[in-house]
Amino acid sequence: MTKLSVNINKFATLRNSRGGNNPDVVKAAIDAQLFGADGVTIHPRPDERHIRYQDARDIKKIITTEFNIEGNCREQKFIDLVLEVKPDQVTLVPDAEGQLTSDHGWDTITHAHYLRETIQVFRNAGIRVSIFVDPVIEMINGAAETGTDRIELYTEGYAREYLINKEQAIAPYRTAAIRANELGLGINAGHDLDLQNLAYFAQHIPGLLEVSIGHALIADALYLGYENTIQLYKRQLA
Ligand SMILES: CC(=O)[C@@H](O)[C@H](O)COP(=O)(O)O
Ligand SMILES: NCC(=O)COP(=O)(O)O
Repeated sequence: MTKLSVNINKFATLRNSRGGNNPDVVKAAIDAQLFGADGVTIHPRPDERHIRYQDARDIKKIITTEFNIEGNCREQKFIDLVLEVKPDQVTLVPDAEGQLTSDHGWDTITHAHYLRETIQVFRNAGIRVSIFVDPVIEMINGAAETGTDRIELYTEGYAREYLINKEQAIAPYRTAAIRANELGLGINAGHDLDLQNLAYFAQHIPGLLEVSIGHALIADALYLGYENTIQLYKRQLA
């Protein structure tokens, strides 16, 4: 079954808006696990506007499920943090500086050499590597050349198109997933997945190992409660 990794960035956004430690991001990670999540994702950004680097260290101490740290590996601070914390998985995202949120995958052809070298650094440390990619065949083929363990399909386009035409929305993702399976790449996915579009995505993507979901899940939790919401998302993957 596809694993649900809860992205807790938005707990940190709320905490940082007032200083102090409410809500407690470490407790958010503990509770996500308690409520049935298969893992916890964080995406520290260089300005630490939500997750702080220290949060990664603190979460590592309590994590009993899978810990996934996403971020921009062009930042040496990010590389150092991941090598220090040693999560189960690092997801490399080609964020530009000051970006509001992630909005594109790697060009795995242009950056093939850089990716190969960087991925090896993490793999040598025993950390599984996933790279964020658009559902484009050339990029999937390129990903296989980098030595990455997995790809994370960037699903913002799917989420947008799903509202108009779900068959059309899923088509490039399914084609990309079939190719990734042929190449022996593991498949994760994330960005803008929600209660409306998740089940259809999971049903049509062969070999989908993990989804990481934050924004919509935390927004739903405000109305439905954190435990109930995690259970509802899990059910979409059953
Ligand atoms: C890579 C990805 O799609 C997510 O990590 C997403 O970018 C969440 O980051 P923010 O919470 O900073 O928007
Ligand atoms: N990798 C995607 C992620 O962690 C969460 O993205 P979103 O659900 O906050 O859009």
